[in-house]
Amino acid sequence: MFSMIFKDTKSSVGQLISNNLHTMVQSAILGFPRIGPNRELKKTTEAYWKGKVSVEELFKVGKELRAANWKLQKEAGVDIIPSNDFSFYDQVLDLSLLFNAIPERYAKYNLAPIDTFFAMGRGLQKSATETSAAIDVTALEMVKWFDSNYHYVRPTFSHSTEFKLNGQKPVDEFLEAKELGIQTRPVLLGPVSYLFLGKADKDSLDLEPLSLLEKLLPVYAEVLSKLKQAGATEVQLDEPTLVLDLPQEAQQAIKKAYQFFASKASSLPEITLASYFGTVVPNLNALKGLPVAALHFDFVRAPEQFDDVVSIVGDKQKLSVGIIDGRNIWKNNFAKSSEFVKKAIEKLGADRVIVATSSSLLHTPVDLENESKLNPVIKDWFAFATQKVKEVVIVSKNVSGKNVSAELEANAKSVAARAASDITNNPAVKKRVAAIDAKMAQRAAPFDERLIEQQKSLKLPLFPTTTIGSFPQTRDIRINRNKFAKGTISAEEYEKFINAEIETVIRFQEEIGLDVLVHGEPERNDMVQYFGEQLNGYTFTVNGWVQSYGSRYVRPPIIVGDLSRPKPMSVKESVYAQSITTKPVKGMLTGPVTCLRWSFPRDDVEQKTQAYQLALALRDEVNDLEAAGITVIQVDEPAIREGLPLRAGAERDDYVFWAADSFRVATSGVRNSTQIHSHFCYSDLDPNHIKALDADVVSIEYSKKDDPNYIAEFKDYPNHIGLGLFDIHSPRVPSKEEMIHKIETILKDYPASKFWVNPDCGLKTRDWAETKLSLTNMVDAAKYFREQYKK
Ligand code: MET
Ligand SMILES: [Zn+2]
Repeated sequence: MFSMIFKDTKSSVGQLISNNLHTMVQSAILGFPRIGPNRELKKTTEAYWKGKVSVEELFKVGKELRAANWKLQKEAGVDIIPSNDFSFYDQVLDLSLLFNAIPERYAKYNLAPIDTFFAMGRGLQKSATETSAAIDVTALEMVKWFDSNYHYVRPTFSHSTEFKLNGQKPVDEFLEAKELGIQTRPVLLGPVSYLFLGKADKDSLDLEPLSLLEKLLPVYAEVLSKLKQAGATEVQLDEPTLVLDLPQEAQQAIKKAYQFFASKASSLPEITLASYFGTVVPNLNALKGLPVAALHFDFVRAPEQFDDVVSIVGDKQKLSVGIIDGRNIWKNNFAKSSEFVKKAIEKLGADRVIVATSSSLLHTPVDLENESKLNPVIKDWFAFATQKVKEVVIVSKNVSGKNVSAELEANAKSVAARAASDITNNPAVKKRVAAIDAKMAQRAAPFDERLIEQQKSLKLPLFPTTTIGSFPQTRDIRINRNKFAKGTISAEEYEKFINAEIETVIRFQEEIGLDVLVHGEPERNDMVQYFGEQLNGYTFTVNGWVQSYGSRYVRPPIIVGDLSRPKPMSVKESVYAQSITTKPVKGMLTGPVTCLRWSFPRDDVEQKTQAYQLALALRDEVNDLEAAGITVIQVDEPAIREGLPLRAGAERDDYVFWAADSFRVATSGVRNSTQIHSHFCYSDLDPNHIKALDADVVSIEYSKKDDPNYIAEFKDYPNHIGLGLFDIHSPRVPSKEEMIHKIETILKDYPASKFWVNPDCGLKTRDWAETKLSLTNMVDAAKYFREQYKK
């Protein structure tokens, strides 16, 4: 019936409808989480790795997940639905497989493509069988995806890399959707970002990845033209590197790549070039005049780039307005977003504006409806990926003049309720943060003076040995923690159990001769959640999983309001541990920046304010530990590097300051004789940033680095350091000799008097057998050096 009206263009009703249709602002999703509402992807891939399900079953589940995601978006009324946003491990690794960037060490086994893919992502170890030789290959490097907690598998190129199409995943998935009657916009990481985020392989260190652009472009064009043949009218090419400080060559490469595609325009789908996670303004020249159909920008992270980017949108280009946050869980403010989009419409016209998510929704949990335990008041403030899909549609309808008044009204109510809620606001906390002064962020005496007092009271030997905090989290520990959470064992029974665990850990450490002991953290489910659960201002999901890498998902706690500590959080366990030994036991806390980074933060208060609120809560905890007789206190900050803003400039400088300052607020309330430790893993650190924390001792992940330049960088570090001597992610037991060798190399560049002996990180993922052997060897290595230095 409707089609009849449309065809009758002469009728005035038909004209009106078709005009309206014409001016309808489109809605677009840049990517949807692929893990499934109940972690279906994880369950199947892990079962496949264990040989428990067939490859057919694995593919079937993949197909079902894709179909469900497409249908969900279609039913919500989304105009531009992504495909090829699915991956069994990582979308960047997908491209390496697709373009045949497969290092020989994987290719040589001639595995099925999916197994080569997994081998590159996670390594593969298989003993020989009658029909096949043994396989032993480590994974490609895994790196943080910009400033998110997602990790991608780093493309790794060598002189022998030969790009060619290996399969046609984007085409297959496009056709799969088409068969369901759903037209999609395939998404691929763009060629410049793909190369720029990659690196040269060990055997080709002189290779500059971007120099491969010319070889890579025809292969990209080939897959794009296949997409067009399959019926795709548009594709989304992501170039998030546009938000970094891009060197000239990379800016040139952007121009070159998209001009190349333009030269083949008739055989390719229209291109939307997408940037996200920041402003592109410093790279605006690379974008100006670029022959693509549409440009997408992230206006959630960088609304201030609006005027600049609109000024370079070409006469026929569309602007995709990323306004629904792909990185956080807060309900959108429809009135505000609509206003923002309307500014774009005024400049460009409704037919050239698209309402979109700021980035892929990969970084948000799948569906809020799965959260049965959330306080309904708070739940009303959130939107997960499924809800965000609807938000995009509502905002696009609203700016197109469709009637969505009911939705707008409900939204305005919810936004106002959150702003006024006393769950959100705690005047006492605000007052205390406002009263922080420089003195609170400074220890009473400089390090040299503190050291003398600490040596007097702690009496540690040269090369003091310690661990990073956690000991193996056995099945028994998890079972008992769950029982306690469910109420099937009493608080007394649980405490008895935890104390027994602590005692085991203490006795073991005494036995092998460690110097500064830990209690082992058996009571902690997670180093952030454990503290979050004891603070006011946090809330938690039961199913809010987000992919971190491969089949590893995290469930970040959510900061909903001003943060405060109603009572001590860790004192009981530390005091018990200290009461059963004469050696010092370290108190163990998670630092303000790590608590913030590994949570979903508030979007209504600056991140630094949240960090200072956490710092004050931790300061009270640190002081309580000291008052209870704990003389060494470690405040972990493993996430401090990932929070570093992507670009040099004022925002980064500000972060560097408040990240360190909030740590010092947390740790400076103690006596000179109390020794403050901190710990960092996962990343390359700038020694100056670490120095600013003024911790007495820091431990840093190091074992896999083995880079003399890195040690040299820390040479002038004034306080004490332990560089991690063994990899805690691997079940491998390092020998005493191996660690002696490592220490010897370090001591060439580093003063022995400042050196601590410890592993890379906590031991919670290891088992006891490995832990015993590794730590015994480590302590023996320290003893060896003590003997050497006596002479
Ligand atoms: C990711 S850093 C972990 C530090 C923590 N204290 C542990 O040992 O597990
Ligand atoms: Zn660590």
